[in-house]
Amino acid sequence: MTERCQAETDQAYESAVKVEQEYVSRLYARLDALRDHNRSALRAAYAQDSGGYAARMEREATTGERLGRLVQLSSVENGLCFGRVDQHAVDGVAGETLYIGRIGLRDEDHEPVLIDWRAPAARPFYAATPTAPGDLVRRRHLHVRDRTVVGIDDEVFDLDRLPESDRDSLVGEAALLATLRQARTGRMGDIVATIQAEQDRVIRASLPGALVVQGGPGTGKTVAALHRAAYLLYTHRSTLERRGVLVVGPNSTFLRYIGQVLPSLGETDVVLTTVGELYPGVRAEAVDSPESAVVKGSPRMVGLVEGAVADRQRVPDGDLVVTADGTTLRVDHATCAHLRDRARGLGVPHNKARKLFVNEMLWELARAQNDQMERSLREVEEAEGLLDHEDLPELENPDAALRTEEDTAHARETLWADPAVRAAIDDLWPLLTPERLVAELLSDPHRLASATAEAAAAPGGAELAPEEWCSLLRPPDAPWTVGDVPLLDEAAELLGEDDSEERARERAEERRRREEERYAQGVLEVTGLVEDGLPADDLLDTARLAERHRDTGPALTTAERAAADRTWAYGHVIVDEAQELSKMAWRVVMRRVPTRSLTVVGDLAQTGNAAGARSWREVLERYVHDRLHEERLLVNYRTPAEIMAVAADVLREVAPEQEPPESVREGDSLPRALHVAPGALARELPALVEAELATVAEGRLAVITPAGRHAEVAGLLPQATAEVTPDVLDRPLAVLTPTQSKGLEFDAVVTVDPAGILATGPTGGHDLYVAITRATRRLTVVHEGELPSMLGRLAHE
Ligand SMILES: Nc1ncnc2c1ncn2[C@@H]1O[C@H](COP(=O)(O)OP(=O)(O)OP(=O)(O)O)[C@@H](O)[C@H]1O
Repeated sequence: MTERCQAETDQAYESAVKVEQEYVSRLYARLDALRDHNRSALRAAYAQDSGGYAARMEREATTGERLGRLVQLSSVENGLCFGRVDQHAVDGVAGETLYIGRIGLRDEDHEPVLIDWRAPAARPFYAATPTAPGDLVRRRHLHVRDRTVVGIDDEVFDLDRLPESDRDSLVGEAALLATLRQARTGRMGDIVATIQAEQDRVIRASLPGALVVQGGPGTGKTVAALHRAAYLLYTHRSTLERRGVLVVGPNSTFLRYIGQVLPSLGETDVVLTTVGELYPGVRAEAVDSPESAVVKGSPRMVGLVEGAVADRQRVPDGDLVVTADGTTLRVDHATCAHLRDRARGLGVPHNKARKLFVNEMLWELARAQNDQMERSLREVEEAEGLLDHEDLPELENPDAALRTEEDTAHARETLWADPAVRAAIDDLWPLLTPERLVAELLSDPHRLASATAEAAAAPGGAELAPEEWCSLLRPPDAPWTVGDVPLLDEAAELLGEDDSEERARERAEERRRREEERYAQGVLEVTGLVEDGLPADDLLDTARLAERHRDTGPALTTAERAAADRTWAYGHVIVDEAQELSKMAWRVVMRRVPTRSLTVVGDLAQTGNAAGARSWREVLERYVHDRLHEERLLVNYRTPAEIMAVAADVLREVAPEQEPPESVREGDSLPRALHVAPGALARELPALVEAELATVAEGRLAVITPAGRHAEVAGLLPQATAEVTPDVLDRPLAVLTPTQSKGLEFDAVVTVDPAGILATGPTGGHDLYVAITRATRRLTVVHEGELPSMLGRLAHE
């Protein structure tokens, strides 16, 4: 290009940027005006006197709505508008130009000036391709920083139809590549500006049924699933707002990693959780050994938990003998068996059936007590020669001898207050919490053996092999594992609510109050309602705001109510890293979504859980039947081609039936293998990590090591912490196991001891595949022994 041409192009580009700047400035002015309007309306509403109940309810509803809008308007500040589409002229009538943004805006005359990215009108922005441009002449990406347009990118689908004046301002660099080259921050960002056509299909798929998204590492499964949540809430707001959307991720670090995406899209009405937290009140993070995971993940556990419950509904070996208030009472063995069978025959959960059992047993004991009393009386009377023959028939019929109903009730009450009676009944049919049942089952070999026997004796029951039930045994104080959660949930179904329901409600209420205050504080900050010097008794203090929005803040209410309620039915559930869920875990998820409206995203080639999925159909078909639709994502947006080539070799070995995704870009450094002499890791690794940290500068580095060497490797690096908590994402360096690194990404990755990762168990190959596909720029594999042959493509140093 000649200098003159270049100058003309630069000038055309500058003037295009100027035009866009004017438009974007108008949009921000409109945003500011709307914020001011909502803020003033909110203040006015808060300042109003409460009035009567109806007025108060109405005001609550209005302020809830206004506040929701204000939160939304405040969360879209960055990248408010990121795109524009120009339609071609039809029959001489000029095509429309639409601006696409995070939310929809209208001007003072109610004319649309910005189209919400989720609206049908925005679809061509994502769906148009050079071969299928629809009615678009051009798609333009706007790069806006702090309200200033810093660049534009054009894709022209039909140069001939583009107005002459616009042709010179075309710019080549794709917005997507610019985004992908940015250094990682430890938090996933949204991709509204650069959603690709194959991802758009996933995001806008219809609500009913189960959508499975299978895709290799870095294909955008997570990010697309999150945008789908936002899309579904926008499109089906009335259905989903009340029931909520649940996103299930693999661990709390991952949830922290993705936690900003939905708020940045203006959506806060989504519950994010892990499988380990799906059972309210338990936060399971520990993982089972592969052997134990396989057993706990097997559907045979349903029978085992049933067996464990049945085992707690006992009949004494002989008669039941209890000493109450100095009197020995006896209920014969056959009666005990009869009472147990009657309670079981009710077909209601254990804790509910217990009520009948306790009542009937107390009645039997009261009768025994009465017999005893009558006998004593008779003995005394006989001894004193006072017995009148006319009394005999009554004594032969002890039922008749139980005087009035009131007497019986009183006798039962007194017996129930006697600790010995209570202990005897509890021993036969205890009140059980799921936590107690499962903890005692897994830590007591006798209970486990007899639950196993009960399970095997049940119709269709299968016996656990000795080595299987041995793998389940653990110390009584062991922490809950992720694999325990489905057992707890199963137990909760079989046990039913116990009498501590009330206490649980109180706890939930307290938690809810605290959450509301936290939320209110966030609202005050994000909306700018908090101003310097706001008097302490101002109407807008946190506690009052929380109080006022207790019933009207749908985001908070849904999240809080849903999280505290095991039986909550969500409107839609998204499961990420879904290949990790065992068949037992799927039972828990499915209970949360009776409508089976699901999005399941994962990669069967990355399954690290020995009890995880091998086939989507095998796992899901029994729940959703033919309402299962599968999409595939084939382009890797994370890993450069050079690293993906190494990963593809690994994939060929460990999951040859899976296709490796194709990388969208090339990297600027070759992935390499570094041999370290045995015993020299302590000396060499810190220096390598220092050098990598310097290379990634502001970016992030992960050292990924076999689980068995995590503590050792973390101990070698002064910048690392031994314990992995979600705030590891805030530091430049994280030392992780392959399981902990799942779903995350880093500018550079150092994988230590690949042979050790391969040897960790049946899914070691999948773990290695995960470990080497986390990098966006640089990969170094450190090996002390032979480099596994599947990594032969690495450059050697
Ligand atoms: N359309 C896009 N525009 C910009 N960035 C994208 C796009 N699609 C994906 N990415 C980026 O690619 C990276 C990988 O995405 P994501 O984590 O969702 O992939 P994944 O398929 O879930 O990977 P894995 O299976 O390894 O967990 C992220 O940084 C994401 O932001």
